[in-house]
Amino acid sequence: MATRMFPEMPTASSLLTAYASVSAFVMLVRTMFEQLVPLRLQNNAINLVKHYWKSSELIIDIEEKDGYNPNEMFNAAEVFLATKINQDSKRLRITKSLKEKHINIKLAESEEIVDSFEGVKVTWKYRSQQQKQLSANGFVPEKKYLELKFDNKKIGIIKDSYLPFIIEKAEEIKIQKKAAQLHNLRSQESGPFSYKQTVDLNHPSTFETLAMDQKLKKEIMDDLDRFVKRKDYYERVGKAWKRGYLLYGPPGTGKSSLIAAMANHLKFDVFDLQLMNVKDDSSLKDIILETSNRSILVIEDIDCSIMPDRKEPSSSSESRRDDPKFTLSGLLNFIDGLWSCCGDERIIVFTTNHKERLDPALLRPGRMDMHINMSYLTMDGFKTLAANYLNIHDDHRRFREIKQLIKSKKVTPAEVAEELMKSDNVEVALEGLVKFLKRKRARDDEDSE
Ligand SMILES: Nc1ncnc2c1ncn2[C@@H]1O[C@H](COP(=O)(O)OP(=O)(O)OP(=O)(O)O)[C@@H](O)[C@H]1O
Ligand SMILES: [Mg+2]
Repeated sequence: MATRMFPEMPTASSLLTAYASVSAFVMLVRTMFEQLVPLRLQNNAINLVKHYWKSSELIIDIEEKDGYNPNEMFNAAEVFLATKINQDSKRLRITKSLKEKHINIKLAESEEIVDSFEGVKVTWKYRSQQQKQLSANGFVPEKKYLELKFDNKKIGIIKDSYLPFIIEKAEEIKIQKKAAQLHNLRSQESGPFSYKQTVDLNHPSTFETLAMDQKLKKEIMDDLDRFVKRKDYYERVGKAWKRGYLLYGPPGTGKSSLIAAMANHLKFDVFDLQLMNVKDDSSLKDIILETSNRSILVIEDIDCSIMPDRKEPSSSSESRRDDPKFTLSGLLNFIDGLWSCCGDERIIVFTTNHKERLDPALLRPGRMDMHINMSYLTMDGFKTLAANYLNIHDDHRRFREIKQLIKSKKVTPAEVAEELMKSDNVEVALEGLVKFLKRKRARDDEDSE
């Protein structure tokens, strides 16, 4: 009956026979394995099978130092992990060097951070360990390292994607934090070497605080953003990766402020080339070679510091120290030559108060990529200044009157900014500005009579 109801069910005796033959086979394989494969290989093979059978954790130690050298992977991971710190963290460390403006938040020892990348869960832990040997100066050095733990089967993703991703991210974060620097470039009087003086570019000017035509402002920002993204394009067309801007306009309209805003926006260093102080071609070359990638080379007031192309250099007997020594095309060719061999992401900016005095060579298409007119203040620009200095973000009852006064007279952003700074009280400051603008109008009318 039972066999009829479950026709496939094996009988007890057939099961026993099958078991006997399977175990005989296993015994046979095992004996063969033990006899034919040397002991060391046997262990390896067993470990290999275990390894594939059961996944286990792999721990990578990323040490702070590689011998005496800093380990870039450690630094990058620290920077990256600072962005992963969250409210679950219980203990953190804070550091700040003399030069840094920001504080750095880091993991405290043994604190864990869990991250996940392409579906792989990883755990980070900061650790340190007292070294056994004393260093030369008698200190017991500490070995610091980050511990990265993950499923050992995912080593490929970690090594080929996650760690490179962290290096890239850290680079981006470092650029964000970096203060743009200002370098003054000139020849040194007493010696053959060029001279570079460096300070942090502490100029607060940004595109947000810059009073100028909104449309033009956006055009400039878009142009800069496009420029920095086009590495591949410049490589493909075989051109040096550089861009040139000519800023022109009367004093106090924000040419230097625009340069600072560009530097702050891109986090580029500024190299201020004081051409008047450069003796000759060879010191110019030394100086230009001091400039770094991701930088803005600035030559201010070129109508005064550059010779027109057609004029021959004056003979040494009649030349004065302050005479311009370089022609524009000479200078541009020179810089092009140096940058095409060893320059990336370079911007060059010329400024002038008198565009009409410039050599036509500079104005020819292709010489400078963008000509930017920094003009007298418009109402649009005034509103930016009112927001910056007085925190006025909407309309104000005095704006109509001010609009008329600004329109009828040429007034620079610098003049208006100075008036607005005179009081924190909105009414007092605007009253002062109106008085100033009226005085200016009366004076100008007198002058023109
Ligand atoms: N467009 C502007 N937006 C905001 N502030 C401005 C602007 N223009 C001038 N200022 C204010 O006036 C000061 C002087 O301006 P800035 O040095 O940028 O003018 P400039 O055009 O470079 O003048 P110069 O031709 O004399 O070099 C700035 O520090 C800033 O406070
Ligand atoms: Mg200036």
